[in-house]
Amino acid sequence: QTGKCPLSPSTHNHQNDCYSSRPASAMAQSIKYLGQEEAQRIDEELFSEYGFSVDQLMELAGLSCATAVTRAYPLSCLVKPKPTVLVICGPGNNGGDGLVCARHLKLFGYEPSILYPKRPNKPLFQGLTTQCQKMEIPFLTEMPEAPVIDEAFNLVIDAIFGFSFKGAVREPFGSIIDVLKKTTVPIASIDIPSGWDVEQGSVDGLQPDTLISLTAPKNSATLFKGRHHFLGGRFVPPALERKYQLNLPRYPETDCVLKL
Ligand SMILES: NC(=O)C1=CN([C@@H]2O[C@H](COP(=O)(O)OP(=O)(O)OC[C@H]3O[C@@H](n4cnc5c(N)ncnc54)[C@H](OP(=O)(O)O)[C@@H]3O)[C@@H](O)[C@H]2O)[C@@H](O)CC1
Ligand SMILES: [K+]
Repeated sequence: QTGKCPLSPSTHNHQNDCYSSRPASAMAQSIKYLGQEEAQRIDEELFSEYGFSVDQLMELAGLSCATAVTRAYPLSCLVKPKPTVLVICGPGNNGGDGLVCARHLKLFGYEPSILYPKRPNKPLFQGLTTQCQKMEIPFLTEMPEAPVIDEAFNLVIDAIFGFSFKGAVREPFGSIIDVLKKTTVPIASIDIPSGWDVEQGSVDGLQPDTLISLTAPKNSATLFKGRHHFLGGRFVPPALERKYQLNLPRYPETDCVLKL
C-alpha cells in the first residue's frame, strides 16, 4: 500500500496492525456481558416488540464489522501487495453479517473473497449473495489450506457462528475452523469466535486478534485475549437497553463502533 500508516512501526507490535487506540468511556467497565439465552431474547425483542427487520439490523451489524476492520487493519498498514481479505460465512445470521461486511469492505477499498459453503434457501441470504457477486467479490469453491491463506490474505473475517451456536462443531465447519487454527494471519471474529461456547469459550479454540461484539458482548468475551475488542451494532433503543441493563458505553459522535 502506498498510503501512510498512522502509527510509526516502533509503536505497534504486529505487522498488520496500526490501530491508534481510543480509550472507551469509563462506563465501558460496567457494560453487561450476556448469556446465550439473554442475547437471543434481546434479538427476538428487537424484531417482535420494536418492529425491526433482520435485514435492517444485519446491515448495521455488517457495517460495524467492516468499520472495525478498517480501524484495526487500515489499508495503509496492510503488508501484502493487494488488500485481500478472506471472509468465511456460516449458515445463519452471523454469516449474513459476514456478507454485508464483505460488501462494505469492498466499498472501502479492500479486496474481499468469500467462502460460503452452506447457504440458506432464503431471499435475504440470496439477495446478500447476489449483491456481493454483482460487486465482483469472488466466492471460493473450497477452503484454502493454511499456508495458502497466509500467503494470499492479509486477514480472515470469521463470520461462521454467532450467539446461536451450540454443541460440537459439525462439518464442513469443523475442518474449516481447524485450518483457521493453523493460520498465522490475524482473524477478526464477528460477535463470537466461531466454535467457542457462547458462555464458556473454548480452551483449544480459535484465538482471534479482533472480536467485534454486536449489541453487547457475550459471556465468553471475557476470555478473549486478542488485541482489539470492538462493540458494534449501534441500533439498541434506549428502552431496551434499560430493560436489560446493558450499560452500553456511549459511542463517539456518529461512530458505529467503539473500542472497548
Ligand atoms: N441482535 C443482534 O445482536 C443481531 C445479531 N446479528 C447476528 O446474528 C447472529 C445470530 O444469528 P443466528 O441466530 O442465525 O445464529 P448463528 O449463530 O449465526 O448460527 C446459527 C446457524 O449455525 C448452525 N449451527 C449451530 N450450532 C452448530 C454446530 N455445533 N455445528 C454446525 N452448525 C451449527 C445452525 O444450524 P442448525 O442447528 O439450525 O441446523 C444455524 O444454521 C449474531 O451472533 C449476530 O452475528 C445480526 O445479524 C442482527 C442483529
Ligand atoms: K463468528
